[in-house]
Amino acid sequence: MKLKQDFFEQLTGYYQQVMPTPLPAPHWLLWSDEAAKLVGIDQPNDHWLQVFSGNQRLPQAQYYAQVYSGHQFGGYSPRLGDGRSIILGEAVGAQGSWDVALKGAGPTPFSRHGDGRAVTRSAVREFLISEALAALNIPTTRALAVIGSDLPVWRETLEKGAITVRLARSHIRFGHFEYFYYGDEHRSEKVQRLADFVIQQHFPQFSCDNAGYKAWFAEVVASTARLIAKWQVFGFAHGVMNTDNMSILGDSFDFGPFSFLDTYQEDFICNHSDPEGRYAFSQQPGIGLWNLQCLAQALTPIISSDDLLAALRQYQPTLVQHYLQLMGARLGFAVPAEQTEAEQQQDLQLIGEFTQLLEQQKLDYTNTLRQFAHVSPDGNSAALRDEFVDVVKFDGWWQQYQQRVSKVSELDAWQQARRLANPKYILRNYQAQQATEQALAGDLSGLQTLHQLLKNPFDEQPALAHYADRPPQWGEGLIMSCSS
Ligand SMILES: Nc1ncnc2c1ncn2[C@@H]1O[C@H](COP(=O)(O)OP(=O)(O)OP(=O)(O)O)[C@@H](O)[C@H]1O
Ligand SMILES: [Mg+2]
Repeated sequence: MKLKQDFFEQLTGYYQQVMPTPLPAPHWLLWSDEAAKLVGIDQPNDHWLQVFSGNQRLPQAQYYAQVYSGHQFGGYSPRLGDGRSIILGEAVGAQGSWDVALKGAGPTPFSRHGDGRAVTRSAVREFLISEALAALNIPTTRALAVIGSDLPVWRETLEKGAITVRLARSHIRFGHFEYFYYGDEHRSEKVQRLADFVIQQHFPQFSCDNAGYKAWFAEVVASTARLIAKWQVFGFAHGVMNTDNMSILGDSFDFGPFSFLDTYQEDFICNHSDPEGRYAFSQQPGIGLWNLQCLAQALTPIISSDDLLAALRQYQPTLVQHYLQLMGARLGFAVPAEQTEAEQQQDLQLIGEFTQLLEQQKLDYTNTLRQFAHVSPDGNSAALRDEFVDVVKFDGWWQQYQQRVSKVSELDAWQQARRLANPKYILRNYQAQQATEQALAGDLSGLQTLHQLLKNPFDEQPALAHYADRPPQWGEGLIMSCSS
C-alpha cells in the first residue's frame, strides 16, 4: 500500500495527531478482497492485522484525527471531530486514492466523553453495508476489514470492541466547512483553503476562483441529489443524516442505525433515537436539501448568495430526474433525460400509486420489485400479481402501467434488464444480527456467507435463496439503537 499525505501536509490546523490505542489479541472478522484491491493490498496477513488493530506503527503513515462540527438533529454542535476514527493517510490506488481510517481505534482529542471504540455489532454492520451499497452501485465509503477482539466495551450492555478499516475517497464532511465558518476568526481564509483542497484533489476540472467555487458547489448539490435519489430508489434509510455525516463528495457515509425497508413504509424510522422521524425514510430528500443549505451558509465567504441559491434550486429537479430514471429502469420503462413537467408528474404518479399499493398491502419492497423480472408487460403479470392480496387494485394499476411501457419486442432482454435493476438481495438487519451473534460465538461462516451474498445482489444465487425470504416477525423493520 502506497500512502501519500496530502491532507496532513497541506491542512495543518485541520486535524490533530494521535496514535491508536492497541487492541489486545486482535483477529480478522471480515475482509474485502475488492476493497483491498483498491488500495493495493493482496491479502490479510499478520502484518496488516497488527497495523490495522493499531498495535504496530506503519512507518509511512501519519496518524491523525480531523476536526469538524455539524448540525445534529437540527441543532448546531460547534465541535465534534473524529472521536474514534484515526486516519493513516491517502492510499494511492489504480482508480484514485482512498483515505485509510481505523474506526474504533481508541480515544482522540475529539472523543469528549466517549471511549473511542466501536463494538463488533456496529463494525460488522458498517462493513456489510459499505460493501453491499457498492455492489448496488450506490456511492459509498468502503470497508477493507473488520478486526475483532475480546476488549470489553460498555454500551447498553457489555460488548466486544472491534475496528472497521474504512476507505473513503475523502473524509471531508459538510461539517468541516461549518467548523471553520462558525468557529474560526480567520473563517474566510480557512474555508477557502479547505475548498481549494477539495477542488484540487477531487475536481481538477474546476479552478480555485469565483467561477470554480460556484461550479464546484453546483456539483456538490448534484452529487448529493443523485445519492439521495438512489437511497430512495433502493429503499435505503440512513438514519442519522447530520451534516457531520454528509460527505462532500456525495458518498454514503457513517453507518449507524441504517436499514433497508423490508415492508414498504414511507414514514419508516430506523433510528431509535429519532422518535419524531426527522430522518424517516420519506424525509431524506428534504433533509438532503436542508443539509446543503447549512453547507451553503458556511460557503458564503467564497460564493455569493445568488450563486449559492441558484445551485440549491437545482437540487430538487436533479433528484427527481435521477429518481425517475432509476425507478423507470426498475419498473421497465424508459425515462428520457428531458421530460416536460407534466410527463414527470405522470411518472411520479404512476410510481407513487405503486408504492402506495405496496404500503397498503404491506408488501416487501425489494421482493415485490424483483418480480418485474418475471412478468411480460404485454400480457402475463402473474408473478407480480400473485404478491398482492387486493388484486383488483393491482389490476387497475397494471392497466395504467401497460400504457406507459413501450411495446416489448425482446422479452428475454427486457426481463434480464429488470434483473439487473432490481436486486434479489439486500442487507436485512435481522440477518446481520444473527450472523454477528454467530461470529461472537466463534463461527464466522454466517458473516462470510452474508458478505458473499451481498457482493452479487442481482444474481439468483439459488443455494442462498432463503436470504431473500421476508423477515420473520421479530426481524421485520428492526429499529436500531444509535449506540455503536
Ligand atoms: N465511542 C465514541 N468515542 C468517542 N467519540 C465518539 C464515539 N462514538 C461517536 N463519537 C463521536 O461522536 C460524534 C458523532 O458520532 P457519529 O456516530 O455520527 O460518528 P461515528 O460513527 O463515530 O464516526 P464517523 O462519522 O466517522 O463514521 C463524532 O464526533 C464521533 O467521533
Ligand atoms: Mg459520524
